[in-house]
Amino acid sequence: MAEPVIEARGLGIKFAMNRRRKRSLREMFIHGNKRDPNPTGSDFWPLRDISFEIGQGECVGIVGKNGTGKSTLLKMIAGVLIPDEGSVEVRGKVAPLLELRAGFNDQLTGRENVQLVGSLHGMSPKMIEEKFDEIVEFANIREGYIDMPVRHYSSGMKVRLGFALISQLQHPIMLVDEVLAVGDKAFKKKCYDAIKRMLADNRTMVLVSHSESDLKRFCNRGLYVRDGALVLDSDIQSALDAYNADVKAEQEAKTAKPAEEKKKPTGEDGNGKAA
Ligand SMILES: Nc1ncnc2c1ncn2[C@@H]1O[C@H](COP(=O)(O)OP(=O)(O)OP(=O)(O)O)[C@@H](O)[C@H]1O
Repeated sequence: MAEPVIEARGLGIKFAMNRRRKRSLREMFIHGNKRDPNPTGSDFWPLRDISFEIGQGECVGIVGKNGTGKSTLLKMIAGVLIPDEGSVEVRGKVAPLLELRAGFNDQLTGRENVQLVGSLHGMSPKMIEEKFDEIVEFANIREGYIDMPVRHYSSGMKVRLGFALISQLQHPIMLVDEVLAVGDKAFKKKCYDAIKRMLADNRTMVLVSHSESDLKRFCNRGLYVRDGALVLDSDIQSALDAYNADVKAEQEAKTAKPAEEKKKPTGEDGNGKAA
């Protein structure tokens, strides 16, 4: 079997509670390599003991409730966050379609940001120049705005410009976090076409989305993350079914609880004794 392009082994990360958030790689570069600015206080592990392999050409969806660590997992694959346990090996360059707005500098113009972020991702000045008009058109940036600082852009404009730029990268691995949720119908259609084109090139994609239709549209495999653990690695439909079954059971348990409480006789503590 060909070597996997993404290989996670016993991956885990901890965050500090009630204190400064963990430093990103960029912040570590600025402030020194101390990961933890305040070592007192409790830690929590949003993810622990996560292992999987992803082969070339696979499109894998990550499924789970809000706050279960899906974005954190993607960031560890992207190398933006460093795991505290285990390891993740990524064989090939990564096009990260995550937190696109964060990649741009608000003081720089759209044009300058495209040049800067494009070159940081390995695009040559010639390639940026060749693709520039296509990127601006794809992002649907209104006349004149491309030479304004991006602080004047709406959040949608920034995300669209980020997607237009990153989707031009020829990198073999794409990490996509919820970016398909932004934009109107026409923009979504352009994104779908761009992703389809990239996948047709036998590239590998990991997609985080709350949209079942987006997950089913692209993914052939699903990783279901629950309470910080990888509970199912299967075809996408089975992963979604397991997730939906858990959500339903949780909702039923919630609605059953108040009904039981109502049954308790008033003025008593539930053990039959007066309060
Ligand atoms: N840099 C950080 N420092 C501290 N805690 C963090 C940091 N990033 C994420 N968390 C916490 O880790 C947990 C997982 O967050 P994450 O954003 O990965 O979840 P998610 O599954 O992507 O959620 P959603 O579906 O809402 O986007 C959350 O409890 C979040 O508050």
